[in-house]
Amino acid sequence: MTDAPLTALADQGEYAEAVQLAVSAAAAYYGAGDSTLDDDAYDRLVRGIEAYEAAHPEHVLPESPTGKVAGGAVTGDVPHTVPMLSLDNVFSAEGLTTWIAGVERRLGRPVEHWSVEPKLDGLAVSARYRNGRLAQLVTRGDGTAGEDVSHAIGTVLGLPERLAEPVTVEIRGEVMMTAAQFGAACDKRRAHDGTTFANPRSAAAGTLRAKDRPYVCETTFFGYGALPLPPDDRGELAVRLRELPHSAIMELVAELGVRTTAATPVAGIVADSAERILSRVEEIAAARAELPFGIDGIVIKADSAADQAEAGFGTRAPRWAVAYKLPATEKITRLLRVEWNVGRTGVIAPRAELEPVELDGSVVKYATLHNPADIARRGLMLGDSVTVYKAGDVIPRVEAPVTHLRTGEEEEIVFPDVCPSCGSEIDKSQERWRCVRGRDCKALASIEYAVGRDQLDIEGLGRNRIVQMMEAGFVADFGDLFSLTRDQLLSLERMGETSTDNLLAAIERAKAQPLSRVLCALGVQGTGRSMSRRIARHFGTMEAIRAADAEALQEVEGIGPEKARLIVPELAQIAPLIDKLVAAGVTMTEPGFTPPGEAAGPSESAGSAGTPALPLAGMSVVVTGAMTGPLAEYSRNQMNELIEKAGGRASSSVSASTSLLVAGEKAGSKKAKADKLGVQVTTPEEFAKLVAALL
Ligand SMILES: NC(=O)c1ccc[n+]([C@@H]2O[C@H](COP(=O)([O-])OP(=O)(O)OC[C@H]3O[C@@H](n4cnc5c(N)ncnc54)[C@H](O)[C@@H]3O)[C@@H](O)[C@H]2O)c1
Ligand SMILES: [Zn+2]
Repeated sequence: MTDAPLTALADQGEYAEAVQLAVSAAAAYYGAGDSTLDDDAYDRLVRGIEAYEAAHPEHVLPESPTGKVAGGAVTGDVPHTVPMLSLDNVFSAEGLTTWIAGVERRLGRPVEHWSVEPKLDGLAVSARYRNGRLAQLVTRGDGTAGEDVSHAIGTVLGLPERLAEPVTVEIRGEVMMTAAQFGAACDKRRAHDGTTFANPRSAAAGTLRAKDRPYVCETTFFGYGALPLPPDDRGELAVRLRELPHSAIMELVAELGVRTTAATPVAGIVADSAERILSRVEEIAAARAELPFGIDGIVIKADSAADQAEAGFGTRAPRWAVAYKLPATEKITRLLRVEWNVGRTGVIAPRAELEPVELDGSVVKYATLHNPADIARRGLMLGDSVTVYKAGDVIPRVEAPVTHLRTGEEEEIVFPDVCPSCGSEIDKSQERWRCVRGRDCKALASIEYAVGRDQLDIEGLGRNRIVQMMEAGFVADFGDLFSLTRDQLLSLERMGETSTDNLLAAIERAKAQPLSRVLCALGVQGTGRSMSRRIARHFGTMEAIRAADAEALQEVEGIGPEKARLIVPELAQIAPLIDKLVAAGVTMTEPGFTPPGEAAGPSESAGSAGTPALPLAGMSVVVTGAMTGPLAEYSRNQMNELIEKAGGRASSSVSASTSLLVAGEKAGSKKAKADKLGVQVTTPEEFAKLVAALL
């Protein structure tokens, strides 16, 4: 990404509005930590403002955030000894090498050493120590003067009240919250007023400035600089601080007892080439997701004091340092729904369905919510704007609701009161809820699915019966159904002779179901009814399906590499179940299938040249409305099976490529659409004639 995305501003009015929005967002961001924008949205807005100003210099408003520390939105009354500036940004390796070349051009010589350290995602603070005692804490403010937040002394981990030596010095660094501190802060705030913080950064910002909170939250400080503090700015330490390279100053800071990132996996290093800088950038980026605190980039600084002094400062940022920005890992989006999934061991895990949002290179639609207690703790509601976190390969997670964006329309999240998979009770004694059936839950749900009408269609086998059989130890999976004995069934409560014989007969009949339904009954991910039919028709036998690798599977229409890679191992995993079915004599072939080799000519697919006589060959058919006549009893799935048996492709929506619409009674919008598109429409009776040979 060379051109960073920006919010396009059409005219002076939009420009003025954008400036106003950016200034108030920045004031909220650096103030109480309750901005309505996520960083990405803010950065796009400011880039839009910059672009507009470049094209219309005559319209530039004095309050514009561009070129100012903190967007010019904050002020302070404690002057800084040396300005506390922002950092310029680069976004790519090319950006970095260009920037390095610029610095070296300015200096007229190569920079020998660079220090490379994480860019901590908190807020900058200056800690003034006098004679070794922490005397004053000051925020960055507008860069020239900040706000006194000394009231926070004693709550900031890593910033000792006494240094190891009685020196007078100013330490600069970042105040932030670790994941654990953030969790604790949210708990406290919820207990106090029922709301939470949107993310660790805003929690740290709000906490640092809060004066009269009835609860105290802990934060963490990481130092990234030290400078002489007047009036003591001529002593031995002051001289050293002016002469030492940055890396040595960082060692000194740590020796004084202040926390630095040295003890973390992303410790600062000294690099002597662009290659080494870039490899460290990669290392830090890779470690990011696992860190217990947030970073939003990597800071690269000329290490030597002489290089820094010669490069100097711009108005907004030093010229000897730059931030290599990493993609945003957090965005604000909406929580649409919560779904409850039951895992292999019976754990019932909530998952958030989100308004899709692009995050760290992928579109996020779902995020983990951990467990019900966690949802309650975070005070999440349906319809909430939420902060969502994702970095690298981690599973995206919902961090917190953005409570100041609530509209009043949000709704409570309803927790399930029975297991959503099998309908059994839920064991709620632990934070992680579990189906009381544990591992058997999945088994119960999968047997229930397998015997369903569109799969093996075993009548008279409801959930309670299956539970009975499982509890008696007769069945563990649906393959066991085929070895049930009459005596076993009769031993079950409420099971008479007639129902026993009926059930045994239904089970016997199920053995004759075609491969497509047997495959579907297996419940392999991504193989629903129509996909199972397609796979069965393509391969013809279970043997061929089991022998297929991911590549062969992709020959089936609708199976891409991703799906193929899911199906292959899952089929392998349930091999014992399939073997059991084979041994029981369950049908493992698809009727009407002609192996490609035996068709007329070396045809690739069984459906086309192999079976030219089928009445719907090559047609895409949609069914709508209620069936009548000979097809009156056909379910939608059976209609689709019929279409495919007749060589057609069953589809659920009408488009220009639809060949035929079978419109039954009360056909509605699909019929209208077919008429509009000029798609051929037929009645169920006419259609029955067309496929009469197959009924
Ligand atoms: N969401 C919003 O409404 C909103 C509003 C304003 C700003 N922002 C965000 O803030 C960012 C710009 O703000 P900024 O100017 O405060 O910060 P910056 O990202 O431009 O970087 C400068 C800051 O980096 C920090 N830093 C962290 N690690 C450091 C290290 N090792 N060495 C030196 N400095 C280090 C310091 O606090 C320093 O002040 C943007 O990315 C923007 O997205 C968001
Ligand atoms: Zn269950």
